Amino acid sequence: MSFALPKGLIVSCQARADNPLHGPVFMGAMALAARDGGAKGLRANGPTDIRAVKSADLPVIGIHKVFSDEYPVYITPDFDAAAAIVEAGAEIVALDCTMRPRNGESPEVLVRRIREELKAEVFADISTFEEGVAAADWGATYVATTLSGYTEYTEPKPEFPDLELLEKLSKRLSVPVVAEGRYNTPEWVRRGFEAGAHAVVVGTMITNPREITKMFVRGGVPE
Ligand SMILES: CC(=O)N[C@H](C=O)[C@@H](O)[C@H](O)[C@H](O)COP(=O)(O)O
Repeated sequence: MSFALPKGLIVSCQARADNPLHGPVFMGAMALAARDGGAKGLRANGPTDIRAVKSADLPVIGIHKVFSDEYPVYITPDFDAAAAIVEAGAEIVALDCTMRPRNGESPEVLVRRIREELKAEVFADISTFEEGVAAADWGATYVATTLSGYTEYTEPKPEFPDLELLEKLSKRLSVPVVAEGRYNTPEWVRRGFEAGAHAVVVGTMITNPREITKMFVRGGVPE
């Protein structure tokens, strides 16, 4: 079976509104830099940034973050959010496939509708083994560990990636499993592939200079 997302390193090019690098000009440039550095795919948020990163001519995992006061789910929470990013050029739609409450259709229905109606691949962002198994059963094209450490029922703010979850899912599932979340060094990326990852997504440590600077200040500058 062929997949839109190649094996290899995927670079997430995201900058929220409070980040000095927010906006399509900067995210488009990040995408070109990532491509020139050897990335095999990109992850980007929202139609405007997705259009901009498409200039790198790599497969794009699109997300559409929509925050609400009432519900914890914010990564592509509904069908309209998914449709907008496919329209912008994303071949792959990532969405929150956790069991958490949301306003509207269940992730099971969304996975089916995105595949059938939008003809796009589905990238399931999950936080536990059970959620990964369920997402694969619903027909997700890929299952990714993105939300481990970010749901109320997983370890809060862990320092390192969840390799154990990655390995368990890779052994159990027949769909490709993607490593994402805190793969902050080349060594962790290598360990991710050894644990069975089809691809590893790196965001902060490649495309967020503010966080990288903080890390150097915290870890290297005397008080
Ligand atoms: C939990 C959540 O909302 N994760 C987001 C998903 O798109 C991004 O903020 C992360 O940067 C991305 O997953 C890559 O991870 P890292 O930046 O750790 O390499």
